[in-house]
Amino acid sequence: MDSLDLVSPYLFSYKGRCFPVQELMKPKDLDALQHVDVRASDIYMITYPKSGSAWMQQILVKIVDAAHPDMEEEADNRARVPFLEGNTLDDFRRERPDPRLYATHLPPDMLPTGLKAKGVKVVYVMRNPKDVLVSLYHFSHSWKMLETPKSFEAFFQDFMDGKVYMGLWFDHVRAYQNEKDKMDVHYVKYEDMLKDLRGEVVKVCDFLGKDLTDEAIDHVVEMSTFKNMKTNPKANYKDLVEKQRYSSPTMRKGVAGDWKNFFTVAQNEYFDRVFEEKMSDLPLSFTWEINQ
Ligand SMILES: Nc1ncnc2c1ncn2[C@@H]1O[C@H](COP(=O)(O)OS(=O)(=O)O)[C@@H](OP(=O)(O)O)[C@H]1O
Repeated sequence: MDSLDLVSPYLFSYKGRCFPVQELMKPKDLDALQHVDVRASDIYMITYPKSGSAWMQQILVKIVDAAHPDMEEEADNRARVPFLEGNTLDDFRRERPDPRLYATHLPPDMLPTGLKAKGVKVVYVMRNPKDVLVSLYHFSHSWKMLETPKSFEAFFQDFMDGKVYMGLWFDHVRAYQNEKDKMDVHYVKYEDMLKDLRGEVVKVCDFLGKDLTDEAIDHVVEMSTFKNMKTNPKANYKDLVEKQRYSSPTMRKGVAGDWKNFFTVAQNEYFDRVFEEKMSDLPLSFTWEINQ
């Protein structure tokens, strides 16, 4: 194995971001990803972890199925929208019909260079970072590749210091905001999908140039609700629980505002201060809570 710059026994640092020591790619493979074959028809779904990746994977699969009924596949969403930093170097060698869908948590400077050169369409999903933190806290108990947090307090500080999977949330979101004019990117907010899933699906269809009937859009929406995804084995990653790679389902709560059950008043004030310092110059706002 390459010698890794360890941040902890579970994470190594590469180009300023943190990656799990086990299972995913090592620096040499991450570098190789920059040179994979990219097609103009590819569609990329990009997120910071726990921001709605599985949700958008499902939406994209269902949009593509509706727009290209001849190519509807039986595989699950992990195979239909593979994560670049998983084991996709092999995936680029296999035959796949266009449009190929890919997912990634990688920052812009680590993406395949062909994305920009070929004008590939990118859907970037963002979620309010307090709920991202809480979701990642739970995922860190679940995914065997991550260190089980010693306490919420310790995890909170690691998140604020970027000592978590994929590094600082603030850097990731900023980096993609800075790509606005350099990539063909459509931004989606998790909370907007909670408020009006159909409206956001329609915007994604428009961005991708997929002209779906109202009925087809209704079907995409129906198949992408939390309730339906939770019981859909192609969408819910439940096989990873069965294979004991996750100890609990990744479809956990699916709400906005769960952070209120975990943050202390002092943590919330500290978070707000850091958010203001790091993000206030960006034209970005988040919904912190939605009453269900
Ligand atoms: N359909 C739907 N509706 C609402 N919320 C949903 C949906 N699908 C997934 N989720 C929630 O998304 C969180 C997981 O994020 P990711 O899929 O990005 O995780 S990962 O980074 O790919 O591991 C995780 O959030 P938490 O429940 O807060 O942990 C999931 O429950």
